[in-house]
Amino acid sequence: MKIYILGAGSIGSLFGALLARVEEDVTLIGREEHVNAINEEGLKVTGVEEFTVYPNAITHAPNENPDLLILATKSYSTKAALECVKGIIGDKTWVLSIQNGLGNEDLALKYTKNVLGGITTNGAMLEKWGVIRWTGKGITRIGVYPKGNSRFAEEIAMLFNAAGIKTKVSDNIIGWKWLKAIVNSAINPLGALLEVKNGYLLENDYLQDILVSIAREGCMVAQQWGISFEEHPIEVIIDTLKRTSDNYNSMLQDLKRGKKTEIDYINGKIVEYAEAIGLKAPMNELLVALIKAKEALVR
Ligand SMILES: NC(=O)C1=CN([C@@H]2O[C@H](COP(=O)(O)OP(=O)(O)OC[C@H]3O[C@@H](n4cnc5c(N)ncnc54)[C@H](OP(=O)(O)O)[C@@H]3O)[C@@H](O)[C@H]2O)C=CC1
Ligand SMILES: CC(C)(CO)C(=O)C(=O)O
Repeated sequence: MKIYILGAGSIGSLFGALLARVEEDVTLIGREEHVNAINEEGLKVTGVEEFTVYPNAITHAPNENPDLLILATKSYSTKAALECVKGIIGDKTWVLSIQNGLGNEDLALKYTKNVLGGITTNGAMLEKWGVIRWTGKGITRIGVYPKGNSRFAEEIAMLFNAAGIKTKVSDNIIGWKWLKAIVNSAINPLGALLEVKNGYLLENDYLQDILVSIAREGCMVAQQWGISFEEHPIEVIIDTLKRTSDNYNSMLQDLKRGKKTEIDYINGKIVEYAEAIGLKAPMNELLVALIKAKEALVR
């Protein structure tokens, strides 16, 4: 199977490295420094498992249609990245997003009807060019977006599992995307504004109440859009905070590096979906404004 990973940064390179152990035709599309390092010394994985692989690595997609194109850029880069590769999305190409936030799959649907949604709770960090730290093993869920079944999704799940990416197929992937977005909408901005580790959000009663109110607002919007969940968002938030108590969330890490955050695709999308049906999501709106203000301060 010909697999391209578009946006080979932290999580894309981890998936690429794991897939390259079981598939020959894996190509990472990433930035020049990372690509050069991979071509010179291979792609090294440290942390949960340690190994080195030698996948193809390039800065622009080759002119051939892949069977699977995995989107792994930050959500704010998806539109531009898809424009760069639109010429190689063939009739038989499937596009899979493993990104956080809402809206990535909807962008992909503008280029093909073959879209898989995905979420992953694996953790990865670019240690240096060519070296990825696998910070935590997790579960990946994929499925035809927004809902449904296909043999290809089953095939991809089998391949991912063989590669060591624990994966389950869902016929309600839009529900999982919303669930993850709601979890991130509560944890990420609060942790980022207070500059605390995830665990602290559970230790303080004020913060626990705020987390619940933010999540409830997201759930109310999701419900109006007919989204259903297989797990309870508030229970998932508590479980996530316990499991990742020692982590600084990704939004805080982005701010610390002076980078843009994915706030528009997490809380911002919840606000957009609310407004589209004449509702308000004031807590999410406030968090978007506060994070934008913080982005302006640190950039
Ligand atoms: N890291 C993690 O543990 C997890 C991340 N996620 C989600 O996965 C997504 C990716 O996150 P993460 O891997 O951390 O992000 P990174 O910033 O580490 O990786 C994205 C990479 O894509 C590159 N890129 C952007 N546009 C293009 C393009 N057109 N062509 C080639 N390369 C491009 C970026 O370069 P540049 O920075 O120069 O734009 C960057 O190197 C996000 O939505 C995140 O929320 C989900 C679960 C876990
Ligand atoms: C689960 C959580 C909150 C872990 O930190 C995360 O997804 C993130 O940081 O973006």
